[in-house]
Amino acid sequence: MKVLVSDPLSEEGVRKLETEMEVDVITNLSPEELVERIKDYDALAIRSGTKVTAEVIAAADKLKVIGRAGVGVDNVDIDAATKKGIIVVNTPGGNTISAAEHTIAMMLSLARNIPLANASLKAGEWNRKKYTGVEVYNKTLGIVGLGRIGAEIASRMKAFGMRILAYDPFVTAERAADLGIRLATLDEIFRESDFITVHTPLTKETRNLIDEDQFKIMKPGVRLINCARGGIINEEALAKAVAEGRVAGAAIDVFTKEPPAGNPLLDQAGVIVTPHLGASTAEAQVNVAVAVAEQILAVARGELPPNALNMPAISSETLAAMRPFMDLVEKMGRLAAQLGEDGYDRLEIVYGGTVAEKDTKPVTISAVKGFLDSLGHSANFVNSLVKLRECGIALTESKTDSTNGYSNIVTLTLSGPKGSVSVYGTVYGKNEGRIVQINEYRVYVPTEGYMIMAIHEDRPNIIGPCCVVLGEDSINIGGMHVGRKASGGEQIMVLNVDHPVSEETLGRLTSVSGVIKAKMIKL
Ligand SMILES: NC(=O)C1=CN([C@@H]2O[C@H](COP(=O)(O)OP(=O)(O)OC[C@H]3O[C@@H](n4cnc5c(N)ncnc54)[C@H](O)[C@@H]3O)[C@@H](O)[C@H]2O)C=CC1
Ligand SMILES: O=C(O)C(=O)COP(=O)(O)O
Repeated sequence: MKVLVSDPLSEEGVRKLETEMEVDVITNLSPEELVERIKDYDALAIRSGTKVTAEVIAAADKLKVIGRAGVGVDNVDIDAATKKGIIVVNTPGGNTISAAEHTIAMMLSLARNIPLANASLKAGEWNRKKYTGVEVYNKTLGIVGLGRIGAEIASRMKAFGMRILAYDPFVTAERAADLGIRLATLDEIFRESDFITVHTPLTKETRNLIDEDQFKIMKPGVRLINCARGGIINEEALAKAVAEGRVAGAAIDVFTKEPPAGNPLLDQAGVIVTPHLGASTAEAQVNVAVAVAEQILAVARGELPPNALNMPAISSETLAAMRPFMDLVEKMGRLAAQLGEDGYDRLEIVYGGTVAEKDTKPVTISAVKGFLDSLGHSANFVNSLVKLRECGIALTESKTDSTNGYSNIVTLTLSGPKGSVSVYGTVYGKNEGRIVQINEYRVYVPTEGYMIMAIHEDRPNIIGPCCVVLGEDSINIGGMHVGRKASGGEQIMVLNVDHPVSEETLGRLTSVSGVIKAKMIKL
C-alpha cells in the first residue's frame, strides 16, 4: 500500500504511516502533477493546500482514503470521492485549541494595533497616540458557529469580561447555557457586537454569510475576525467597509484564494493578516498528523476509521457485534440479485428479533453492497447507498416483532413491476449465518460458495436423476437442501457444488422430468 503526503505533515505522522505503508512526501504539486501521480496511490494525506478536485478523484484508480490532517474539507470534492467509494476522513479536535488561541491572539492584536505598532516602531517611529486601542472588557463578542473552536473562544473570552452572543442553528440553548452564554439570532449578533468572529465550515450556506447587507446593520466601529475560511465574510465587501471606516478593523487568517495575491484586504492598513496559521502550532500539527495517519492505516487494514465524513459513524463495538449479520446479509444481497430479474425498483430490509434491537445501519449497507457487487457494480461501504440510488432502486429499512420462531431474522425483498424475490436469513450458534427461506420455500442453506438452485415438482424420482446428471459431469455435491412451500406442488432444491456448473449441465438438469427451472448461484 502506498500513501502520498502532498502537504507538510508533521514527522510523527509520517513515521506512523511508514510503519505499515510506503510513503512519498511530495508537496507543492501542481494540479496537473497531482492528477498524473495520484493513480499510483492507495491513500492521500493532505492539509488545506492540496485541492482534491473531481479531476484528481477521477484519476485516482487505486485510492481508498483521503486523510485530511485538520478539520476543514472544503478543498475536497466529497461527493466525487463518495461516488468513487473513497473514504474521506478528517481529524476533528486536534487543532481546536490552537485555532481558538490564534483567533484570540488576532482579536487582541486588532484591539491594540499590535502589528501596526510593531511595524511602525521598527521603522524608527515612536507614535504612542496613533496606536491607542480599545479594551475588550465589557464589550460584546458575537460568535458565529459555536462548535469546538467557537466554544473554546467563548469560555476564554468570558474570562476577559466580554458579553458573549453566539449564533449556531445546530446548537441547543442548553449547550449555550452550559457554556454560560446566550444564543442569539444573526441579526442580533450583527446589531449588538463590538467584535464578530466566525467559526463555521465553508459551505453553500455559509459562503458570503457576511456581505454588504450585513455590514449595513452592524455597529459602527465593529471589528471582525475570520480564522475559519475565506469567503464566509465577503472579502470585497469587508475591504470596502474598512476603507469607509464603518468597520474599525479586521483580522484575517484565511482567504478565498491562498496565497491571497491581489486580495483587496491586503491593501487595507486596518486589516491585519496571517498566512493561514490557525492550526500551525507544534502541538496541533503532531495531533492532526498522528490522528490522520492512524485513520489511513485503519482503512488500509480494512477497518472503519472513527472520523469518516462520507460513511455512517459506526463504533468498533457495534461493528464487532454486527459483523456476523453483515456477512450474512451481504450474501443474501448477492443471492437476491442473482435470483431476481431486471427491472427491480425497491429493496426492502426487515429486521426481527435480537438483531432489531441493535444498530442495523452497517448491516443494511452490507446487504446493498452484496446486491450491487453481484450485479457487477464495484460497491463498498462508502458508495453503496449512492450507487443504489443511481440504479433507481429505493431502499427501505424497518423492524418487526414477528420472528417466525427464530431468535433473530433478516428479510431482504427485492421487488418491482415484474414481481419480487425474498430471502430470509438468521445468525445462530457460534455466529453462523444461514439462509432459512427463499420466497415461500423453507430451506437451510450455508452462505458460501457455488450452488445450484432448482425449482421442481413435489413428487418422487426427481432429485435422484438430477444427482446423476451432476455425477456424469463430475460435479461433486458438498451439500443438499430441499424445501417445499407450506402447501402446493413445487419444491426448491439447493445443491452446494465445489465448482461452477456449465450452461450445458444446467440445460441437462432442466431437461430432467419434473424440473421447472435451475440456476447457478455464486455467493
Ligand atoms: N485557520 C485555521 O487554521 C483553522 C480553521 N478551521 C476552520 O474552522 C472551522 C470550524 O472548526 P471546528 O470548530 O473544529 O468545527 P465544528 O464542526 O466543531 O464547528 C463548526 C460549527 O459551525 C456550525 N455551523 C454550521 N453551519 C452553520 C451556519 N450556517 N451558521 C452558523 N453555524 C453553523 C456547526 O453547527 C458547528 O457547531 C472548520 O470548518 C475550518 O474551516 C479549523 C481549524 C484551523
Ligand atoms: O484544520 C483546518 O481546517 C485548517 O484550516 C488548518 O489548515 P492547515 O492544515 O494548517 O492547512
